[in-house]
Amino acid sequence: MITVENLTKSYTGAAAPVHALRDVNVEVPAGALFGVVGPAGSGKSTLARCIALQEKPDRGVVRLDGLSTAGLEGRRLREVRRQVAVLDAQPVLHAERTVAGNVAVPLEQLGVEGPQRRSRVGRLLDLAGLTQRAALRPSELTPGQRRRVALARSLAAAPAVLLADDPTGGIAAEESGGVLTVLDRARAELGVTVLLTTQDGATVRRVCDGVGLLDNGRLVEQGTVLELLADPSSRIARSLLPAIDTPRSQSAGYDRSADVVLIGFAAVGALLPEASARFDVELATIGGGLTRVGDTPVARFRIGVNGTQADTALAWIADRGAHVVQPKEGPKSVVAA
Ligand SMILES: Nc1ncnc2c1ncn2[C@@H]1O[C@H](COP(=O)(O)OP(=O)(O)OP(=O)(O)O)[C@@H](O)[C@H]1O
Repeated sequence: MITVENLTKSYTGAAAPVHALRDVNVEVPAGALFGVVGPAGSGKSTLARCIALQEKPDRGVVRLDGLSTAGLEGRRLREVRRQVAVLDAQPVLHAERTVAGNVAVPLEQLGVEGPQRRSRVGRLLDLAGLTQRAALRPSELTPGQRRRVALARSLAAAPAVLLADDPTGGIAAEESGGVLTVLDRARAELGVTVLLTTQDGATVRRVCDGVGLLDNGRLVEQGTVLELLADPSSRIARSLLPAIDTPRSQSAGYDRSADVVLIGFAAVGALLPEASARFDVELATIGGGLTRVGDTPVARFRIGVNGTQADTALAWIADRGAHVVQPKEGPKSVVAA
């Protein structure tokens, strides 16, 4: 478990101090995968470096499995640091070594020898989907495969915590999924607690249980991804849900229009048709779309509703846990629910 309490960190800037982190509190349960999102310069990497014990905060404390890392020095600091692996934003591999040789480096440094080392490297190559590429050199791999080698290497010394700084940065979309699968397997199969930083909504949707938004050094939102998606005021939700690009004018032909967020198989699959049948209303999707958060389908649609019971139908949909927001302006708009 990672616990960050009141973390504050400033750097000396050219004109004035740069407040990289301001009183940040985060808790990542053991075995969870937590994403830190936020614009460039919001403090994501600084937070990761403080948790990795590469930087000392000005104030506040980082606890790893309850242990305060505050006053750690010397050998004890090195021991605790070993439990925290870091995947750099631009990891560098040994060009002259094979894939397996790269993954073995931390084990060699720890003095793990012979069959034990081979078995551990084999397990990690399997986890990273690289078994077939064990004998290749980094130059023979795609960028996504190289990132997976770096990830396998960062897991070699059996860390309790992995900090992955922008793990899909610079990787083409079609290869990102493979990198995220390795992170997900590290959590699920090795029990590693993962904190990643990213600006990519797809990364959060695909693998994160929890997410926090940093803005100018402050953690302005945090929660489970599904909780935040259900909160209409959440900035994180706005960035993760499918966009509604449909112009308002397309709602003009309907008695009512509303933006609805539906979470889960039952809601996405059945709620709108059921409302249509139950209240004898015509219900059309005029914008938005469907996505997935982990295994859960999540939709945001703009819907148009025609019929005398349009308001009742929208209220019924809201009563069943969907978030229904009617546009403030536009034709005949009335707030439902
Ligand atoms: N070593 C440093 N010296 C001075 N200022 C720094 C240092 N490291 C970070 N900063 C500043 O602290 C703030 C937070 O930077 P940080 O790299 O943590 O943000 P970030 O969210 O990771 O950004 P990005 O997404 O661009 O990597 C920025 O204003 C940055 O310029």
